[in-house]
Amino acid sequence: MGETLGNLGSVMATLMFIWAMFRQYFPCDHIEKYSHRLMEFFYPHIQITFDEYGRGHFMRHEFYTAIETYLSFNTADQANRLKANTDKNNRSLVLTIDDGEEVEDEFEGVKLWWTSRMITAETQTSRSYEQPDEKRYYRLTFHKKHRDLITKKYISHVLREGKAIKVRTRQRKLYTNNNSWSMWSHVVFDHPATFQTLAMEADKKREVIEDLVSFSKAEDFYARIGKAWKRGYLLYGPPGTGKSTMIAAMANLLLYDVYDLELTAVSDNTMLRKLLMQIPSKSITVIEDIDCSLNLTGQRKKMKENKAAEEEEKDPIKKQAKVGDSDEGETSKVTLSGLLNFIDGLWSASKGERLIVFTTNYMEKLDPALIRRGRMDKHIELSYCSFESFKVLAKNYLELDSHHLFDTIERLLGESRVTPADVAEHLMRKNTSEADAETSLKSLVQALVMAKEEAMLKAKEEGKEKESSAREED
Ligand SMILES: Nc1ncnc2c1ncn2[C@@H]1O[C@H](COP(=O)(O)OP(=O)(O)OP(=O)(O)O)[C@@H](O)[C@H]1O
Ligand SMILES: [Mg+2]
Repeated sequence: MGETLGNLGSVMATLMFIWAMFRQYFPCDHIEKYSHRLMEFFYPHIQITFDEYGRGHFMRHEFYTAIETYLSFNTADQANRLKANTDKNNRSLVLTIDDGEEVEDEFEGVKLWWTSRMITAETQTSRSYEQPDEKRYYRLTFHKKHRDLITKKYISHVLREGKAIKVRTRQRKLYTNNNSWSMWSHVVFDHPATFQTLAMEADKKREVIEDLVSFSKAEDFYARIGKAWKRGYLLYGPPGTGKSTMIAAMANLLLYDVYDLELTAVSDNTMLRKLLMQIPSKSITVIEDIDCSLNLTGQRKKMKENKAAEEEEKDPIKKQAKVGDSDEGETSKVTLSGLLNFIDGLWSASKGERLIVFTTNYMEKLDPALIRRGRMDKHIELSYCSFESFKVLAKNYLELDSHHLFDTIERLLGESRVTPADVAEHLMRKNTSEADAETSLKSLVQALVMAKEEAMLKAKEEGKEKESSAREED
């Protein structure tokens, strides 16, 4: 249809040319007026052309790619001739409409037509191995009475949709800065964690999901209140409670890339700024173990190795507003204020949505400047395994909704403190060895009984210690 109209257009153009010649010799205002009306009567359509490249540009127009994606997704099944291509990562086939094909689209009850065209420009060169100069474009044809609807609403709808489809179908990446020259390097992000498989109380989980989804849709809201479109989360809890797993689930929910910022590999604030400036929108910037990374001494490793040292080193950030002061941290001069200033300041000026997630095992050690409201919008505690969380894990690992051992496990979980990672380890047995669900659950029950006894012993010892120190004080 659009093609026929296009041909009719060229016929009319020829007629106009003849008319121009005619008018040169017989000028007459009346005739001109009526001829225009006649033309509009026969061809009441408007055409818009979207070129692949701008004049002298080497980059494809962003709108061309968006239209291409939109058409392949929504209208490719109408075309008889399609072009097959692989996506950027050579992972899947992408079908687009072939040159010369026409497809029809509908928007708010209005019909319009898209044609894909390719013209070969005459090149001056005589060398046969040179590729001919090809120019591609999409042409949109619609009735002129819908001009406002199409130019003001439909085209932006197509561009928006095209970009959204691209984001949905792209291969996501995990970026890290673990190299000496402090630049991002990436691998494919393919973490299977989802909120569905995350063991957590259902209400808490729902709250986090709703928060994330409403943030991702709140562009207009943030623009209206004059705030940068970013949100900070602080995940805290003991090791093995699912902080890193939750970050992966967040990235999978919102389809964002993950930028895992290793502060210990950043030499100074200038480098930090450079790295942060490279982070695009639709990304989660992650700083794990913020309590340890900000004093840049690898303190956490030490803590794990030596429990006694843990008690002595309980004030990592407060003592060191400026990290470079410490002996061990001399190689690195990233400061807490440098990080916070950047997050609040310059970074906020860049366009698009961004999440920043900090994790810590020791909430009480964090500098109040870091966790004040407005900076970290949401604090999420991931804690020891509750019975509700256990049921999620049992479903994931054993495909069980109920079992006669569940009551015992519920009671024991209430009396001991084990992490979801510990529970998962026992439930994994079913898949890693010949053990069946019953054996896995029994081994978990045993572990819970032991954890309970250990906890009781510890409590007793602590009680004794307190008593003796009280006596000493007396
Ligand atoms: N809440 C959870 N839901 C599902 N699986 C979990 C959960 N918590 C832990 N796991 C399991 O335990 C493993 C370790 O969890 P994860 O790395 O997320 O813990 P973490 O809180 O980040 O620990 P750390 O503080 O040491 O970094 C994961 O691979 C996952 O299989
Ligand atoms: Mg972790």
